[in-house]
Amino acid sequence: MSALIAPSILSADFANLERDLGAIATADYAHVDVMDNHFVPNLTLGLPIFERLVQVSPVPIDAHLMIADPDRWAPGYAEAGAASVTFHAEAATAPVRLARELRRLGSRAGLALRPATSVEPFLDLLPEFDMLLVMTVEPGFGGQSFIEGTLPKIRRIRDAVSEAGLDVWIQVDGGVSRATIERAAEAGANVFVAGSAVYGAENIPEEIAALRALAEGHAH
Ligand SMILES: O=C(CO)[C@@H](O)[C@H](O)COP(=O)(O)O
Repeated sequence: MSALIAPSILSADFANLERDLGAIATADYAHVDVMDNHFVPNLTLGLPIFERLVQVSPVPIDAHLMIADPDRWAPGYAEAGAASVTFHAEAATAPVRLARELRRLGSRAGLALRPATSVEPFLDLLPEFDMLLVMTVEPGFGGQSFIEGTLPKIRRIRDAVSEAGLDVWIQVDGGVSRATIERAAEAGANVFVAGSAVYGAENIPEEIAALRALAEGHAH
């Protein structure tokens, strides 16, 4: 499975989002963090801005909903044209029903886990999802350092996905950089979200290529 790079626009210039989406045209996805100041202590953007981002982005959009009540709000992001919509296991009331609804609307369905959330209760549900997102920092802010203690969870998911013969992607998000991406890839991740590493780089296309090459060296 090849490595996919999804720069997080949380580290972009919010006054120049169209320009900064253009800057990551060589990436596989643009990762858009939706935060509601309830599920996480930060507030970013909602559907009206998201709909415009889908229209102007040169790459498909991967929505990460860090919001309360995703059962109510997530389908709107699929309807807006997100290629992938990921909601949090800790916030959803009926994760399987929601995942099925997202797929019905034409989006990939992702399930996100905070660093302290065990994957065990969700392993039997893997066929319902296209992606599991392992948060490698506490959700809410960019620029934090990668939590090494999440690596066993990535390995556990990779083993379960392989044993079941499924094509479920494993995404990591938080503190992903040239210094950490190989460990995440070696553990089993194949989709890499990077905010500050990409938008803080002097040459963004070069940084995307470097991250991809490092991850590909450990591709599963
Ligand atoms: O979801 C989040 C933060 O909650 C991320 O997508 C951040 O945007 C990642 O930023 P870096 O750790 O890569 O700077």
